[in-house]
Amino acid sequence: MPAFKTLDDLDDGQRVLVRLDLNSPVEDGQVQDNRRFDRHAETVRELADRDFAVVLMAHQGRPGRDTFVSLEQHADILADHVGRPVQFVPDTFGDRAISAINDLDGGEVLLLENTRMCDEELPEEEPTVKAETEFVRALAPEFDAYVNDAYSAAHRSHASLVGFPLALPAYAGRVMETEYEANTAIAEREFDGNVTMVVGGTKATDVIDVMTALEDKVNDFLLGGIAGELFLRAADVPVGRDIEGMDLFDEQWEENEETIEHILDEYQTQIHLALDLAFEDEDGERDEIEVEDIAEKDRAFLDVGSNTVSEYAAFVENSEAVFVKGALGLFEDERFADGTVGVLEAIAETDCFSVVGGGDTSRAIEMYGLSEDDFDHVSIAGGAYIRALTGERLVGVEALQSGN
Ligand SMILES: Nc1ncnc2c1ncn2[C@@H]1O[C@H](COP(=O)(O)OP(=O)(O)O)[C@@H](O)[C@H]1O
Ligand SMILES: O=C(OP(=O)(O)O)[C@H](O)COP(=O)(O)O
Repeated sequence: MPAFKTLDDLDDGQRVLVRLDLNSPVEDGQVQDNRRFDRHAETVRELADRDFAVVLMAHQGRPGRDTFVSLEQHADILADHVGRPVQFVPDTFGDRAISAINDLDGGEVLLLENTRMCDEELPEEEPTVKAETEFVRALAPEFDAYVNDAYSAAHRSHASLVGFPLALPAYAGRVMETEYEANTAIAEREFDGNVTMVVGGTKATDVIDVMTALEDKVNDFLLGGIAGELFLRAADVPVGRDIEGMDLFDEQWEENEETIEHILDEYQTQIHLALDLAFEDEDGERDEIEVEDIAEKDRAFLDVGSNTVSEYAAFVENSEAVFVKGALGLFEDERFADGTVGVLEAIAETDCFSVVGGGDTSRAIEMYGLSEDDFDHVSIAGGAYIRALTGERLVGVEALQSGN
């Protein structure tokens, strides 16, 4: 029983400020549709159908990254999923935003600009500090209630997530409610047999942080993606070269070097690293190399190799439960999808309890013709879901609970 209020507790026809998580992959400046849009569309549609004036906040990317773009395209994609127009204003809380909010009638939907374009959104600070920002103080008086639907961002202590619940009556949206219930129930489950966790993706810092907390619950960690290469680097393999436009390795290595070395040392029998890796050859084709043959850090690796996929599939077949967090390679490029898809296929074919998490990773299921029905839970949350598995409380959820 979640100790937060939901949309069932809210009287129809009010003015609501709603936080979604529409953080999406961006390819060549184009925002890519993904499961977050159609999941959040349910909450937005319900509120509009109930005659609320619905103002949406969301973030996209991180400042300095290629994915840090305006939410203008998000408004159009969301409108297709909601089946209603979604207006957009390129302002977070200034005069243009306030004026657009005032013009909004019941049943209409407006998306504000990327919350991370507001300086006060990002630094992680206490909710009481965030509640005092100009951002919160300017927007809150325009509304009767605040709804947080962004479970997948609930591990971040940012103004739009933890400040508003102190300034307005706060409610959980439908995605927040279902993800919270599913992930909390999963975290409480116990398994008799082997529990395996597939760890990949780009946000190595998020996963490395929780690996130590999960070492009692997880028998085998199968590594790939950027996290996998950082572990290989710690094992003295010269890997971890960035492809253009991405700065994934050096900063995360500096941040996590000690923890990675500690994990490798302490839990070495539980940690499984790639045996081979894939790269793009001179002709633009996929090629593979055994990890033991890598002599220099002279190329970017974009997937785990076929021997690794076979080894990881064997672990999956012997597991009672498999948890996936992050892709094993750059699966959006078909040439480098073998690792991610191979492991997902092995999970789908095996009768184990399975959870796949992450906005990006869950997208691979759809892209490569797999069925969500073959997994017990597909979460649109990545970092939040693995933290929930450790039993850690999520600051965005706590803010909703304490606001009531
Ligand atoms: N070796 C790699 N090089 C570049 N990108 C990678 C690599 N391996 C995985 N990725 C990328 O990781 C992304 C998923 O990362 P992340 O955001 O951590 O996971 P999620 O969104 O599933 O939580 C995918 O979009 C994939 O392209
Ligand atoms: O996409 C998100 O996290 P995820 O990739 O762990 O699922 C959330 O929107 C949080 O984004 P952030 O990790 O840039 O704070």
